[in-house]
Amino acid sequence: MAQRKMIVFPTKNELSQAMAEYTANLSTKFIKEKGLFTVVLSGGDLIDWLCKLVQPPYIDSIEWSKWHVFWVDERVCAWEDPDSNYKLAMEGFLSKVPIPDKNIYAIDKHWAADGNAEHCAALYEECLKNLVKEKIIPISKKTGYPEFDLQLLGMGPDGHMASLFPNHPQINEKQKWVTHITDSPKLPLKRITFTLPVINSSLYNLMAICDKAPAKSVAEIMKHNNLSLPSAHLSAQVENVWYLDQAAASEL
Ligand SMILES: O=C(O)[C@H](O)[C@@H](O)[C@H](O)[C@H](O)COP(=O)(O)O
Repeated sequence: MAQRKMIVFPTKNELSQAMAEYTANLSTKFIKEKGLFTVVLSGGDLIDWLCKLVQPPYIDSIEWSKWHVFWVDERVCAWEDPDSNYKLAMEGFLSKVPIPDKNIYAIDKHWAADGNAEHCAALYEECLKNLVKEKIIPISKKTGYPEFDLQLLGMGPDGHMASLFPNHPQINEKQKWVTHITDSPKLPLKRITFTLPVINSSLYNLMAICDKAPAKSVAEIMKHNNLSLPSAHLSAQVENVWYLDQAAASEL
């Protein structure tokens, strides 16, 4: 398991620039090595910070057709709903780059609109299992769980990552790859989420955190490794890197 690495950037703009460079370098590396790149997105402000990827030089240099895009968590609602992480990523990022539609793995449209969180989680897990069969996603030899190349994660002020919240049982799930929650402390209530073993099987995990609101939780994790905060459990097979802006690092 990779040690947590932390880099503090003077501004959000510099963080955003570094995140684009990190992502672009890994894209080049994995496409060269195996002909494709699997990227897992979260929701929240992260999508805004990905703006540099859709600008030169990355917009032209990245082999977008080789990308496969997933969500570490998703809100159980219609794709058109303002709460949808799919809609957020589509509008802010994915619609601006030529990733084939078939390589974008969103929550099931019908069941999400219907509000059935449990079924959506089961279907998303089934989708991942099919991609394992198709050799798009390997199973990690070390962990036995699906191994993504890069996950881009965010943390809430309460220390949650994906839809793994403090004092909720989803963080302990070890059988399933994708689980669900119907009483999320952050609205909307219904969500699906990768489980911790899947999150930690990723080769590279980049946690990006900006602003003052999560600063106390950042300090709890960095200074005290407070494991009651789900984000403190984040690891990775190769690199677990945390990008903070000055405000997020202000309690360190
Ligand atoms: O669906 C979600 O809410 C997100 O995927 C979530 O896990 C997010 O990454 C964090 O809550 C940080 O969100 P903010 O950037 O909005 O604080």
